[in-house]
Amino acid sequence: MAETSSPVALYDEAASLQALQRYGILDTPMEPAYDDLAGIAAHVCEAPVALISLLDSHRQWFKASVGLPLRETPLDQSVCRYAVRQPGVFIVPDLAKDARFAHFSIVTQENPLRFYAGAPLVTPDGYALGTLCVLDHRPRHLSQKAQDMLCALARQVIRLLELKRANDRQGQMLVELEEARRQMAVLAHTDVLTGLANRRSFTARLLQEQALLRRDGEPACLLMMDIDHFKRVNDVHGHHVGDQALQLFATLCRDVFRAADMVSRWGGEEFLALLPATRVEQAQAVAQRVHDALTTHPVPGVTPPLALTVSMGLSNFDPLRPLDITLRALDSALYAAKREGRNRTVVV
Ligand SMILES: Nc1nc2c(ncn2[C@@H]2O[C@H](COP(=O)(O)OP(=O)(O)OP(=O)(O)O)[C@@H](O)[C@H]2O)c(=O)[nH]1
Repeated sequence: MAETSSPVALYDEAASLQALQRYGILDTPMEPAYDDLAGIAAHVCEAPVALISLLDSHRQWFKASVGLPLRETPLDQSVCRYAVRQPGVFIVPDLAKDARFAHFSIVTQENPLRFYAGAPLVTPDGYALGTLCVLDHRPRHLSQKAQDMLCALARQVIRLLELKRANDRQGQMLVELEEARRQMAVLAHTDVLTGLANRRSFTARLLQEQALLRRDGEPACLLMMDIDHFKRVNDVHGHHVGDQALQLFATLCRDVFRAADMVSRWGGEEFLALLPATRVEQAQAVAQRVHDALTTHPVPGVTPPLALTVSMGLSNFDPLRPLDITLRALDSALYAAKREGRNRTVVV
């Protein structure tokens, strides 16, 4: 048995296992980069077998295996387990003559392995994860030069593992970044209180819809809705109840409108809905359903029960008319509804 210089390895079963798990390498497929290093180790050490062996909790698992058709063996059959417990290359000139290993199946099998040399795989923070080892069918030794090369190759294995970890981290960061970007896009398009589309995103949608309508000529309607005496709700019951009332209104809209319709929070207590493929008479029926839903769904947690009412302006969506003119007409219809006593819909 002999040693050469190599990084000082710390083998602490639990900590080393934890360090190994951080690389996420166990049970990954064979990869040419690791196979190459094992192949070079076999060549440099003139050995028929070379392994990149990682010490798991109950087994040694081979990331690369040259000349041995195995991916893992039980831990109690592992020579590498001894190799990681000491600094430098661990060499067993004849496994059959070493009481610790003579009974191992690699030694007792047909065409047994007799020689072992393993360089520990030491992480930058000093944990030994396993070994890069070579084995031979005959008892022998390993030159100092070859031992140095084995250590150098072991360091390259660690570099590959570090690279993998950096790539994995980068991949994870990209996933997180994409998720944050998606959430920001949603937030940019959504009214936080009600979860409805905000005015900005809805304006874009209206312009889009206008272009579509110009092409296919389908009827569509716009419905401007404004909760009546909402200032009073705030003043009498507090801002918190006012917010709840807005949320209730949004929830009822989600129930009343069809999935193809789109409702937005246009301003404070003002909501604008687009009803594609809908004629004015059909939209009037939808508006009535909103009025009805409000009478049967008072604002939660308020006594005596507080039922909201809403005034609405309704018009067909003429794609040939500039959007601001359409919106102004809707506004006028809405204020006509207010003037006429609220809780009603006025059609332009
Ligand atoms: N709680 C709450 N109140 C809001 C919000 N946005 C706007 N408001 C309030 O909505 C009220 C709107 O009041 P007005 O524009 O006077 O209209 P109104 O009281 O609904 O009266 P009419 O529209 O004429 O029926 C104001 O008191 C705003 O402060 C909000 O996000 N939360």
